[in-house]
Formats: sequence, structure tokens, C-alpha cells
Amino acid sequence: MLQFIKFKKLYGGFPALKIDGFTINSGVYWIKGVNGSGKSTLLKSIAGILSFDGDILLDNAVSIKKQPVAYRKLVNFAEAEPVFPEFLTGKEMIALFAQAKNAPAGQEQHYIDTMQMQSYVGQPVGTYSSGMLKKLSLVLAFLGNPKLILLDEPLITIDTASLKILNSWIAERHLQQGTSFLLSSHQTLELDELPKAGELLVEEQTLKSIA
Ligand SMILES: Nc1ncnc2c1ncn2[C@@H]1O[C@H](COP(=O)(O)OP(=O)(O)OP(=O)(O)O)[C@@H](O)[C@H]1O
Repeated sequence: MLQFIKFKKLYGGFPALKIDGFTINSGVYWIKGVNGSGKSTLLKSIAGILSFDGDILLDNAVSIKKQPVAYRKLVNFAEAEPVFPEFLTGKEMIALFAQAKNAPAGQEQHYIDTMQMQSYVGQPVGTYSSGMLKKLSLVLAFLGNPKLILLDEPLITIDTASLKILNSWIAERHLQQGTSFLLSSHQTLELDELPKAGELLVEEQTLKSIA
């Protein structure tokens, strides 16, 4: 599903991550690693937010470097600590993302309803608590028909009930549409609730599969 070709990310001269020929098959994965190991660097690079040396291919065909627009339509990302323009409402953010990602009309309603965001989604984002912001970022990550959804620390700031709802979204999208997921988390994920979740480890500046 995702292929790294001579991938290397340096911050200034500091080598943060080096992945020389590694393929992640389609599925749901939990990315593990200690603080500073490179989990966010990995996810932001795959999302196309950070520049890096080498290339990343989706489904052996779509290159982040050679087909950046097509690639970005197929890969959605929710940041660990999302920041949005404070004057826009949640609804306006959703409309922007839905248009950019060619989302089917009304797709967002299921997510707004199940996450119980109806009462505040019309309010400016500047009035949101951190948990409300996090939920909005999760809804945005599910818009369109991405092949891959990247969720950086999806569990921080959301309550237990919301976590169960997120797990159900992941299971639903993976089982119904074959969407793959890469999730990073410091907390233990309830892997039993996720379909066939695998584990990847970021260690010693590279990415490894955990059997
Ligand atoms: N903008 C930056 N400039 C310089 N170095 C950076 C930058 N961002 C990250 N790093 C370095 O890259 C390495 C990986 O950082 P990254 O944030 O990807 O780790 P992480 O595994 O997500 O950490 P955490 O679990 O603490 O969130 C660290 O050594 C960090 O100091």
C-alpha cells in the first residue's frame, strides 16, 4: 500500500528518520516509539507536510513527489495538536475540506452526529475546547475517499466514549472501503476493537514491522 524509496528526513543536519526500501501493506497499524523517535516526522512526511529526500509511493503507482495533487487526495491526515483559523466555524472547515477532498454530498453528517458535535459545529473554532478541536480534526480526516488515513495521537484530549466512536469509524471505513490507517499513540490502543491492527516500531531512526 505504501512504499518508501530511499526515504531520508533531516532537520538541518540532524538525521531524524531514514527508511531505505520498506513497504507497508494495506491494513490498520499502530505506530509505536518512544518520545522523539520520529512518529510525527513519519506521519507528516507521509501526509506531504514535510519535505524529505527520496520518495513515497501509494499503491505502487502514485508518487508524493511526481503526482502530489493526486497523492494528497488519497491521503488524509489529522495532526496531534490541530490548529485551525479561529474565525471559521466547524461547518465552514468541513465544507472547505469536503470540497478539496471531493467528498460525497452529506458525508460529514454521519461523523458529526455520531460524535455528537451538532450543538457546536456551527460555532467559530476559536470557541472550541481542545477535545472539540480534536473531534473536528478527526471528522476532517475522514472526508472524501482516501486510501490512507493518518491519525497522529488520535487519543489525546478525547474522552473514552469518543474513543469508542472513533474505533467504530476506523472499523467501518476499513471493512467497507478497504481504507488503511496509520495511528500513533503513547497510550495503549484497544487493538481488539480495531480490525486486524498491526504494529510498526519507529526505532533507531528507522521503521520496523513488529510480528
Ligand atoms: N522542527 C524540528 N526541527 C529540528 N528537529 C526536530 C524538529 N521536529 C522534530 N525534530 C527532531 O526529530 C526527532 C523526531 O521528532 P518527532 O516529533 O517526529 O518524534 P515523535 O516520536 O513524534 O515524538 P513524541 O512522542 O514526543 O511526540 C526528535 O529528535 C526531534 O528533536
